[in-house]
Amino acid sequence: MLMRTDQMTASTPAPASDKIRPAVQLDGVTKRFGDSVALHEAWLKIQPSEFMTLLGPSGCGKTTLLNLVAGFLGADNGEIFIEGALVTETPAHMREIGIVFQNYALFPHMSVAHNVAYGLKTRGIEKKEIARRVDEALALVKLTGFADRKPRQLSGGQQQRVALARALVIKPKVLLLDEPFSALDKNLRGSMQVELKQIQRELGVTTIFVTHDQGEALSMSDRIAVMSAGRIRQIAAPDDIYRRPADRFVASFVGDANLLNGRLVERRGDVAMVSIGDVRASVPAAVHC
Ligand SMILES: Nc1ncnc2c1ncn2[C@@H]1O[C@H](COP(=O)(O)OP(=O)(O)OP(=O)(O)O)[C@@H](O)[C@H]1O
Repeated sequence: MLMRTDQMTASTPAPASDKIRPAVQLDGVTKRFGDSVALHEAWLKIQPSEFMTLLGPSGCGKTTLLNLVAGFLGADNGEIFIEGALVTETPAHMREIGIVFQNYALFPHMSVAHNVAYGLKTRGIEKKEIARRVDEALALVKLTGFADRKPRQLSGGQQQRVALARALVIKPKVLLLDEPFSALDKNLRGSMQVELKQIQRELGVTTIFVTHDQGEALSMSDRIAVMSAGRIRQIAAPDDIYRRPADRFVASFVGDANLLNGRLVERRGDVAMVSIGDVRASVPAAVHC
């Protein structure tokens, strides 16, 4: 039995119905490295415009899942769909995905404008259109006026904005972010979280965000997939993850849990939790199923 002492009955509406075609869908996806299973039969549906966070401790398989969606890794079992199309065998460059990495991964010898333009050039888009879209993307991340600088002439936060502009400029079907703010100091991290969330809402771009920071996950996400040891343990809205953890792992990883071991006793409609071996010690309890 798992409970939080602050449990309440408030409930978050269920996610969009199955009738809407998911922006991203994983059907039983498994990835092994040698004998070890990095991702075990992941089932996940992400709705259009949804901000989905993969949350879990180091090594739980978050980046592996992200790389499978991106096409940088191939699945051993299962299928991956993007906007309803099967992409399990589709190479990364044909999946129309924007990616932001933890270390920005900008081209150091190129200007900000050229970094942002890169994905458009490789798609053969004409020069005038490229210039227009680069300006638009830089304005979106508040970097108008920085077009001619090199990455080394920018702060960490500014470099991460360039990486975001570069990912968004191609109008991706899905935006993937792998711990994008972990190299930034705490204050900057907070403001970048707010800004990313604003941009994501404004564009309505479906987003998969990887973090091991539960505060970041709870504040930014529409839904969170909590992972541990290669398995998705719970997929739910932040409030539900926090108040109704599906198992002991989720309860201990998210929020400040008080885990109580005991028996539930029901008498005339009242439920109490009774500690094992000492029936005199009990606390009132609420059961959420
Ligand atoms: N290329 C690889 N070869 C062998 N094992 C790998 C490889 N990539 C990942 N793994 C293993 O798969 C498991 C999941 O790794 P993954 O990088 O997905 O975790 P993560 O949750 O993203 O961790 P972190 O938060 O530290 O980035 C780990 O045990 C890791 O050691």
